[in-house]
Amino acid sequence: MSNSQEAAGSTTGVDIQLRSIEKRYPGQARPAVQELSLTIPAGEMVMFVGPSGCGKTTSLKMINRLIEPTSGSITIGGEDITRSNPTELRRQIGYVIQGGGLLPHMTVKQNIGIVPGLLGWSKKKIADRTDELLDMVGLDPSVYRDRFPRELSGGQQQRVGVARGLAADPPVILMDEPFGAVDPITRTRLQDELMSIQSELRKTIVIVTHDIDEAVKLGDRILVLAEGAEIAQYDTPEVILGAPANDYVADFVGAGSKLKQLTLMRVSDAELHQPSICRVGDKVSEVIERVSAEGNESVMILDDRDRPREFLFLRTLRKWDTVPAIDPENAPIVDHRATLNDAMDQMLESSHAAVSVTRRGKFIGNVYFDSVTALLRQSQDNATASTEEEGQS
Ligand SMILES: Nc1ncnc2c1ncn2[C@@H]1O[C@H](COP(=O)(O)OP(=O)(O)OP(=O)(O)O)[C@@H](O)[C@H]1O
Repeated sequence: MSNSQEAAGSTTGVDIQLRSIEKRYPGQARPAVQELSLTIPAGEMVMFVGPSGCGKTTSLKMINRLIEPTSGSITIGGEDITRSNPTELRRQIGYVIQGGGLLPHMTVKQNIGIVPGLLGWSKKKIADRTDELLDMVGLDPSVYRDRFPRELSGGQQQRVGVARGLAADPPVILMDEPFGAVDPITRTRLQDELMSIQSELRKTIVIVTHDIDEAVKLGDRILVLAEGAEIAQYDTPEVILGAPANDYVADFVGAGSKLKQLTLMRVSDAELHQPSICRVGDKVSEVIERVSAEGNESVMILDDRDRPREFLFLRTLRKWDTVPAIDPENAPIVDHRATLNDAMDQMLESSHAAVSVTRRGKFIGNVYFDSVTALLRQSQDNATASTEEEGQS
């Protein structure tokens, strides 16, 4: 039995301790992460959830020092990682990101073999390990090992990303929105595979997710964060759902059940925002001047038939001289008759806080994440009010 094949179910992970971790980004008034202290027990899968910008990713990346903490200490398996060499540290920690993050010019086998190669494993050992991992994530090695990432679907790329994270058999694996970029069916499958892999390997796995359902499904524990990575609650899914520590947590986890209401409401019920617009082929310098004068930082690119292409930050647009005809394939776009659930799905899948709304293909405005949540709150308030009325009558 190789060292990567411990007896099924025995813990191969080690615990992670964060003590008074703080991260201040230059130029920010408040720290992104303030005084975060946390123990992640060996062999557990811990989910970081919380609203956008609350510091989930920053907290995660401090564990492998992709981001250096401003102060505080982190130990992994009892060792203070702030004293270790960051490059070596990262070889001992698996890291999986949204979309898989595969290197496009390398085959599947080469991608999976990167860290083992750096660790000096023999070619034979790397090849055996690659095949073992491809099997584990549900890809036939003989079919997929020599393919390039572009020859794989999004879900397959994500699977290879997970295999790569596991490659050198690290005790700790960090995942940042690992299944955020795949369709719901593939996501469910990947979650199921991860659960079955974990039941065998018992690594220490930390996952950042936007999806409370995913957190409840996968997590041994869920860390609910508020702004500044303040711990709102840290407990098992059962306790978080059954006994939320405060209104903040109740609101946050309740959003899952409230999502059902979203399938009853239409995009046309939400507030439509009119952003600044520009056309494919416009001169970028003129667009930036005009849009800045309008007080906006982003601009909607339309084609000559008023169809949306992409909603871009001006700072991104600066890369070009004339407004490019960006392929809208991955842009979040919905018809005005779509449900708010579709709109939310699109936003979450594309990691955009807005979705472009069209009528017969033409752009009619943007709906923002905040408008959708406002609508939800309103419908919940209405529901509460009507329940109270019923109680009084
Ligand atoms: N490199 C950076 N420079 C300055 N500020 C940053 C940087 N990275 C993140 N921030 C800020 O730190 C805060 C926390 O960001 P972080 O990415 O950790 O949040 P998050 O909870 O992962 O958000 P999301 O769910 O949107 O990914 C935010 O206010 C963000 O704007």
